Amino acid sequence: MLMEALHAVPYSCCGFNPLRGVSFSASSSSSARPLAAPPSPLFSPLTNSGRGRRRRSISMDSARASIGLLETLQSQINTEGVKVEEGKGGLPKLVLTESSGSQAEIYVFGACVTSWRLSSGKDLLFVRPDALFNGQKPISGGIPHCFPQFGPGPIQQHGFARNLPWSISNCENDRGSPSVVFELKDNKYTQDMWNYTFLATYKVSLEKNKLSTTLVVTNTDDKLFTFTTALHTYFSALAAEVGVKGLKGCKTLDKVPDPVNPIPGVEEREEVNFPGFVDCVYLDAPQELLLKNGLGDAISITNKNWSDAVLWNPHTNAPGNIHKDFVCVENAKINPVSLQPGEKWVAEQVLKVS
Ligand SMILES: O=P(O)(O)OC[C@H]1O[C@@H](O)[C@H](O)[C@@H](O)[C@@H]1O
Repeated sequence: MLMEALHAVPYSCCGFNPLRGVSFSASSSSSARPLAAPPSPLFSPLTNSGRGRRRRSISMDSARASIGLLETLQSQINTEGVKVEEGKGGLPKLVLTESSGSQAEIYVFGACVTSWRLSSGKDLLFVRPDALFNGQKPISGGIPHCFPQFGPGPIQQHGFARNLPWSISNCENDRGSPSVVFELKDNKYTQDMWNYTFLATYKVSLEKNKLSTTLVVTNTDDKLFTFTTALHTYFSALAAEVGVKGLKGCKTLDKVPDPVNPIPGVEEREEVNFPGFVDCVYLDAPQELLLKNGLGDAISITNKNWSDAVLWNPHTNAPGNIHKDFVCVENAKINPVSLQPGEKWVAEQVLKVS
């Protein structure tokens, strides 16, 4: 019954075709639906929540969702501290609330965390005011994925993972701390660009003063593939007052003069700041960075297996004065990861305030 209800959601009225990045109106004829993004079933095979409850993976073929679908998703998820809501542009988002009252919001489109609010109500992440929520362009803000290419490179800038709806494969609540697992698999759209089969899972967990993410990429193909990736985290900040500690001594690739031919160097500053346009890769960065956001917060950014970091602020290359209100501090994997068939790559990021 439930499955029928979900399948009844008309694909063509969702206005989204992740394959082509074009809108479809309700009147689009079915022959005009090269859609396809991979009509993956709305429910994929059962997965186990790890607490003895069996759940099904919930796939959002469409970027937008009707109220009915949101209600159905909510009843399927049925986990304390995980709420399904209609986000901007009608895109579905999950709102995680942990027991001390802090919250995180994650759009299914791009599995993009767009908000991490402490129990005080202060949001430590930033979404650009000019960000589009139309299910066609990546969401510019929060924590977008760059996968399978950081870029620049042969496929679209920062890859396709931020530009597709992910599925929801599990939700849990561990003693007041909610988490959700998203997954993304190859489809015709991704294969046309990057001809491999893969599975990416992305777990987002919220605890008091702490937001953790774990990305797992599995090679499900029968041939080796390589990829580069990053979590392009936008932090709310007073950019002129920001300091990032921990990068002294790292090899740098300064992309400001020319992103395709970055200039190699070594970071000599104890605390890196953002005096103007900044676009710099730090190779073999340490497992912990400290971001002082200029707004009174010291955010520890720790990681396992994200070997590199990127600092970015567009300065006056962005419209208006928005560059003053954020900085990007990104965990990244700039030198390609190689995976043989069946192999996995796992990387964790933890953002924490004291
Ligand atoms: O505008 P986008 O596609 O989100 O990318 C923004 C920037 O992201 C940074 O990570 C890159 O180093 C920059 O070169 C790039 O311009």
